[in-house]
Amino acid sequence: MTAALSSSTPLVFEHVSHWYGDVVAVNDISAVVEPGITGLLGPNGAGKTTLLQLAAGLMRPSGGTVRVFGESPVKNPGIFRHVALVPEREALPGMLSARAFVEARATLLGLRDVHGAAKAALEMVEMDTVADRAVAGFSKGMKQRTKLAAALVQRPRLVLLDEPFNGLDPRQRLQMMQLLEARAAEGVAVLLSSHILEEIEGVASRILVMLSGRLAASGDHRTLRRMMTDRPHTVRIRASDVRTLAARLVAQPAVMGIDVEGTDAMHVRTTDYTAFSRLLVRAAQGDTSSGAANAAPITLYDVQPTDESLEHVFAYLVER
Ligand SMILES: Nc1ncnc2c1ncn2[C@@H]1O[C@H](COP(=O)(O)OP(=O)(O)OP(=O)(O)O)[C@@H](O)[C@H]1O
Repeated sequence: MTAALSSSTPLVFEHVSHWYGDVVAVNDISAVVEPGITGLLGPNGAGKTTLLQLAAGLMRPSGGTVRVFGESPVKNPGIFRHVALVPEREALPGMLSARAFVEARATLLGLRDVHGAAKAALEMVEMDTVADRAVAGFSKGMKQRTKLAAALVQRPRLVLLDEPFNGLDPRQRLQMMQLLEARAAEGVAVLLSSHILEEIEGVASRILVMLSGRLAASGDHRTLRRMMTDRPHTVRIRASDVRTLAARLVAQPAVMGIDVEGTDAMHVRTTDYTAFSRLLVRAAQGDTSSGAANAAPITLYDVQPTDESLEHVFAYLVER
């Protein structure tokens, strides 16, 4: 029988710090992880692995508190059974089959129906048809899914994954994303780390950005972007008369630079995207206060920011 949990919130960090000797790996992090998929984004050495290990209860934080369903996860079997960590580097014993590996974990966890639980977990990760083959012959994606099956065998409500997409090809990546989305749709909280931004952008509804042990930013992709409206943006514009449009825009304070590309496109760098958007419309309409020498209207075909990926948001945060 499962004892009632103290809280329905999967994971809360309150002023959590952790250091190894002189190295501060995690520095005063406060964050809440809700059901669904949360991305933990940061470059190598940012402290992601340490934070995941703290969430899994593998060690006690040097400062602050970690709460998993309202309780400390350290040496807490009542919580331990609800949390699974899939480490980045975990050697799978090559001679074992995927089924034997997942069953071994089910046995270690003391599950009553070891075979049934392993079968269900292998089905969840779509490894049931190859489950009796030796792990040694598996692709990286199959190994990752076997590790995930071992983590899911206890039906955890919080799954922590350290760089689960590392080394996967695009097809395997997509498959892994779909598996995690399916678990999230069942109400499981998934916290996954990555240093590759597109992976997180595609799958996580919320992102925690870690830099040098600190939480640099959090929110969804759009919120993160909005927080940084003052950073330089590049916008590609296609219009009926780009040369005239460029002439109308070039002297404006919000415009840092213009590169005309062929006859119908140009790239504009701006420090203030909101002001620029208003200015662009006025300039296209021929409003002379926007610097237009002639007032002929120009048709805008397409206005696309070229640097809206998380890669740029992240680069901005790192360089700040
Ligand atoms: N066991 C340890 N002993 C000493 N220092 C450590 C230990 N584990 C991590 N560190 C240091 O703590 C900092 C954070 O490391 P951590 O592994 O948590 O970061 P990460 O974001 O997961 O990076 P990576 O993706 O490279 O593992 C780094 O400076 C690292 O060198």
